[in-house]
Amino acid sequence: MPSEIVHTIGCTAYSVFAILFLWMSRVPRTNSGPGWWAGAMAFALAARLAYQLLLDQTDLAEAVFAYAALVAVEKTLLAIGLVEFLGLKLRHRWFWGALLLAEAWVVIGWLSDIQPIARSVGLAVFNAGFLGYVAWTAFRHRSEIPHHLLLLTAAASAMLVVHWMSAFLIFQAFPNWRVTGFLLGTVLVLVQYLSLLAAVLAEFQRRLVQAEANALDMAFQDPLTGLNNQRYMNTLFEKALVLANRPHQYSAVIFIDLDNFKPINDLAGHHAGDEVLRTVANRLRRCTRSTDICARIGGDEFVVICTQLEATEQVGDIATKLLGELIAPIAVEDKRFVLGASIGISLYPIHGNSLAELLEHADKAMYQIKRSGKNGYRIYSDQPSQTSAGPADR
Ligand SMILES: Nc1nc2c(ncn2[C@@H]2O[C@H](COP(=O)(O)OP(=O)(O)OP(=O)(O)O)[C@@H](O)[C@H]2O)c(=O)[nH]1
Repeated sequence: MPSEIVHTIGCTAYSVFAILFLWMSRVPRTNSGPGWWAGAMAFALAARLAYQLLLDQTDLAEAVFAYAALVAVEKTLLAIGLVEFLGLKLRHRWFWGALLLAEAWVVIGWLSDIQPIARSVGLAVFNAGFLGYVAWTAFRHRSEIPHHLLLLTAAASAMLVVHWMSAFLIFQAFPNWRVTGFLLGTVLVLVQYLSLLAAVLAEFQRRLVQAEANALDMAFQDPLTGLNNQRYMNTLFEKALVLANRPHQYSAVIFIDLDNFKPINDLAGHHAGDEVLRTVANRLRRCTRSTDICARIGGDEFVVICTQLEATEQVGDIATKLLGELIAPIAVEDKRFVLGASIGISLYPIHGNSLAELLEHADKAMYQIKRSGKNGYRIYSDQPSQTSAGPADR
């Protein structure tokens, strides 16, 4: 393949990559890795162009000098970009120091009449060193980015190390290999940057999914207790309620309102009240199944939904267990608080088919307990004589 075609392909690809990296570096709250790589691509492009232009106008030595000086900067920016992208704690001054040495070597090689092979070896060692660092770092952090993208970066970088360390020897023996060498180098550089481009996109995607999950959590979670909230129940649970049960099974909607919670706030402060609410939430979680739903729907109001009950009588045992948990003293700092709970229960599908209906009935049953002296449970019934009640009525 003629060298013009190789260079045209290289220059076009590097321009596109530089623009893409630049665009990525402008995405809000992205890290500065892509910005460095945009710079690296710009220098790789400049190196190509300078080489091509000088080769046409002057001699090979000048073209090689310009190419070497610019490519050394590209490798430095590539390595710094990786450090920034992975958030590694490594000072940039080491990279700039190494670049300074390489540039000094290139200039000395240009001004003095040292052997071209010695010039090439110096530059190859520098470039191979930086590429080796990139390969090793990408390999070490390969699990941080999905789809093995950093493994691809590591592989391409390692092959570029071999390429740089062997190219000058091959050029000595076979001068015509220069175009093939350039083509090979270009392909490897493109694979290297393509994998980094894909890594940046994968990172964007990961952050997007994470942000979406956080937003969902925030929308459906009570921030104080970490339980689900009313919106969660309204949005998601109605369908789940129907799906959860097999024929002849029941679900129970258990509405819990704490008794005498307000005095805790009044006497010990809001933060003590908050701590009590958190403890109540933990106890509810502890004594329900992982498939049950626990939600805080108001100040001191909670709802527990138990699915797949085999018999309606089971719900009495559950309510008794919940009451036992809730009346146990709660210690906050050096104080102990004893609460009660008024619990109203409705059963799906006996007392309703929609969550709204079931909640309304459970709420009614809860108020009956409140009115009859608090601290107990009642299963809803539209016929007062058939209500079943727990401890408060004893
Ligand atoms: N600490 C704290 N208090 C809250 C929060 N949300 C609501 N409250 C308070 O909780 C109290 C609930 O009121 P009530 O249900 O009447 O209190 P109660 O003493 O349990 O009354 P009964 O149910 O009749 O026993 C109110 O004083 C609210 O200000 C919260 O997030 N943290």
